[in-house]
Amino acid sequence: MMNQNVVVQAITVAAVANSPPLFTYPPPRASGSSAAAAIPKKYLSPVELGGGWTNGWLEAMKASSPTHAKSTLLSAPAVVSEQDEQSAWMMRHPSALSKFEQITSATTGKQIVMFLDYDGTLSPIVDDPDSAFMSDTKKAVLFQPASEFLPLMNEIHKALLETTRSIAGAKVENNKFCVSVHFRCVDEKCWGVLVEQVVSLLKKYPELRLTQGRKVLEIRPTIKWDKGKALEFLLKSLGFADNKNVVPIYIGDDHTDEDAFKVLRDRGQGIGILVSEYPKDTNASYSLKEPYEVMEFLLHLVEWKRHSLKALYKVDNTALSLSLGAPRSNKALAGRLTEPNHHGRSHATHMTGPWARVGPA
Ligand SMILES: O=P(O)(O)OC[C@H]1O[C@H](O[C@H]2O[C@H](CO)[C@@H](O)[C@H](O)[C@H]2O)[C@H](O)[C@@H](O)[C@@H]1O
Repeated sequence: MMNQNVVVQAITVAAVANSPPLFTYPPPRASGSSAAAAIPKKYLSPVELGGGWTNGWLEAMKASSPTHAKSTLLSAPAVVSEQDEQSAWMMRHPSALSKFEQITSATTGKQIVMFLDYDGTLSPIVDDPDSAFMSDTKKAVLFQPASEFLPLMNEIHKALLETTRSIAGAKVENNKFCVSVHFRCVDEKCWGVLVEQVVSLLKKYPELRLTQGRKVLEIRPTIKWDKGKALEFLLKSLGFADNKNVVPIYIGDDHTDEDAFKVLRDRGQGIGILVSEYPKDTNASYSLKEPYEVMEFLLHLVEWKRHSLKALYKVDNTALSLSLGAPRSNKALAGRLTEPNHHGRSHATHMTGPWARVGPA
């Protein structure tokens, strides 16, 4: 999808009562489990393969196509073992939906900041990247770390269009700071030729590097920039870094999202949720199977926040009526809530975002 190479940041702001318990990260896992240990190699996320060996790339392309692995004929014991792997993985990365209460209890009284990947997270994966749309509700923050690379990115985009022209189904997409070569619609027999073309073209561009996503080869500048750094940048510039009352939740599906999950894990701040139907080595703590579940999770979260604020608002309204001797109009209260401070007294809190509209009907 064009313009997808952004960090989508939907911020829901809510200040809720009470001093919350300190959020511990990561959440409890099955004892003695090491994320990487039990994951079979074929499921491991492809890491950045700097060397550029065509064979290595081809293997990585195959290994990172779980549907490919799934479609092979499996004998009965193999099926059982895959199920075991799936359940073991789910123990380590439980569904964010089934552990919803665990997540909300960790965020009670804190401000939640949502960071959402786009393709495969908010929008289901489709064959044609240009058809991956989402409703207008999304708000995007586009960070442009290195505009001096733009001419080079345009050049490589043109060169790749030309080079891969002969491969049926190959699609080259210019995402400004990343040019993507899609092989989702390319016959698997041609993957080797495709990767060879890309790798040999890249030899002329030492300033660029090759990485891999979901049935896509990605060409990026060699700058030290990734989604983890983008997340840190946003947390810092929004004043949320080192704020114990802010819980960033990052949801993503691809291996590029792992940098962001790792940042949250290393900081001990926030929650990483991986969107995947298959076991994958991940730094995320929770999982969701597909974009539909992401939407469900987000809706639950909105509903939960709405309820907590509504309850708080009602308490506040009653207290005000008692102290003022007369009901205060909804209008006067709009946008304000009171919350008990650490001394048990109340103080006003300005509400911003959708929560400001919450109040009695
Ligand atoms: O790292 P991301 O920001 O998650 O971007 C990875 C790629 O996402 C998009 O491709 C993916 O979604 C497409 C539409 O559903 C799908 O056809 C493709 O197979 C997926 O890889 C985007 O189009 C690419 O440019 C990104 O590199």
